[in-house]
Amino acid sequence: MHAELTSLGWTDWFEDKLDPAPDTRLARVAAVDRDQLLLLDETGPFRARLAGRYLHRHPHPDAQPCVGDWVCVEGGPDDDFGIVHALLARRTALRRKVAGNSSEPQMIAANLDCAVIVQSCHFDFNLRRLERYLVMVTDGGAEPYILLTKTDLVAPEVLEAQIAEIRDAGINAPVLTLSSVTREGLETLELLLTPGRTYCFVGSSGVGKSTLINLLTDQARQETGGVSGTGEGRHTTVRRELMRLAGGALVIDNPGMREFGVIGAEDGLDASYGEITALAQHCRYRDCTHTDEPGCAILQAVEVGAIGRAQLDSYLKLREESAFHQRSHAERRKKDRDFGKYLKSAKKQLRR
Ligand SMILES: Nc1nc2c(ncn2[C@@H]2O[C@H](COP(=O)(O)OP(=O)(O)OP(=O)(O)O)[C@@H](O)[C@H]2O)c(=O)[nH]1
Ligand SMILES: [Zn+2]
Repeated sequence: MHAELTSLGWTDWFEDKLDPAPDTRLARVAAVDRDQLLLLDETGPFRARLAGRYLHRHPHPDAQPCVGDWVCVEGGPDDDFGIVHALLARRTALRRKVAGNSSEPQMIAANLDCAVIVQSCHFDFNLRRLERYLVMVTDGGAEPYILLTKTDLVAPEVLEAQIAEIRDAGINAPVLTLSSVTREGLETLELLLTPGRTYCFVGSSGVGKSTLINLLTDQARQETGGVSGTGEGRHTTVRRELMRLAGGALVIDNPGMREFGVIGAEDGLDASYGEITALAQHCRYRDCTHTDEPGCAILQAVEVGAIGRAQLDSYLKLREESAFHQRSHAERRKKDRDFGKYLKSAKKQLRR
């Protein structure tokens, strides 16, 4: 048994899959940036690359290491770069389906024990979206927890009603509540985070994931701040995404996770903002964006106080987000290119 790795999440499950036991070192992937990997073992973080041979033999995207994976690596901390030549079996995975794209789901994280599905009890709460997350998480083999955030913004009855709604829907995953402002619920959450187990936080943009992760990892980031960077400045920085909290639990925080739930959120949008979408039918223009158009029924409702400004803002934010992510990659890239061209020509004009 690789006991020295248990604090990084190694368990009997992985040990049993080692057949035959490799004669190389084992390490866990803390971040991936194209062909560069940031690995962690009992000695700390170090950089590595995928063996050319590996890429050749395993062209499938699912076979590429992702954060949370265990890998066999040659060389290591003392060498400039370790060389990864094998990927160990995954116990669990978090995958995202790419909207409007029939290709395989994309890996977000591997070997997480538990995914905490985060929804804000203020405007964001939506049972259907929650159910979709639960399916994604349990499909990948991880244990789901539900976390309702921003409890400081709603009355206790509202929160109770939401929890009742979750229970009435037959969902029996544990439900936690939290306010990052008053810190109510933080201790309960921290007690739940077991040393050596790996956690991810997933949920729509704006529900408070970053705020929470900052609260949890402040110390972890400070401890490792120096090492996660470039070391000697010759290589590009790879931001570390797998962190060990002071209490010993491991947290994966990667950008993919932030976008994880957004895809397909459009239908959930109507359910949670029914009042707004119903009013939209009375706007003067069919394609009204509800931002500054004359004859906008929603802006009028805000003006008279029938709809809160904050509610409209969060609706617009969520809508923009889902529209953005539903656009195909190609479209997005073209937009970036066009913007690049625009910048170039704008700069030229400035120089004249
Ligand atoms: N009142 C209140 N506001 C909060 C709480 N947690 C976060 N916020 C605020 O909500 C906003 C969004 O929080 P973030 O932590 O950035 O949300 P996120 O889920 O990480 O969003 P993305 O980074 O876009 O994925 C910020 O303005 C936070 O200050 C909370 O418990 N109570
Ligand atoms: Zn409008």
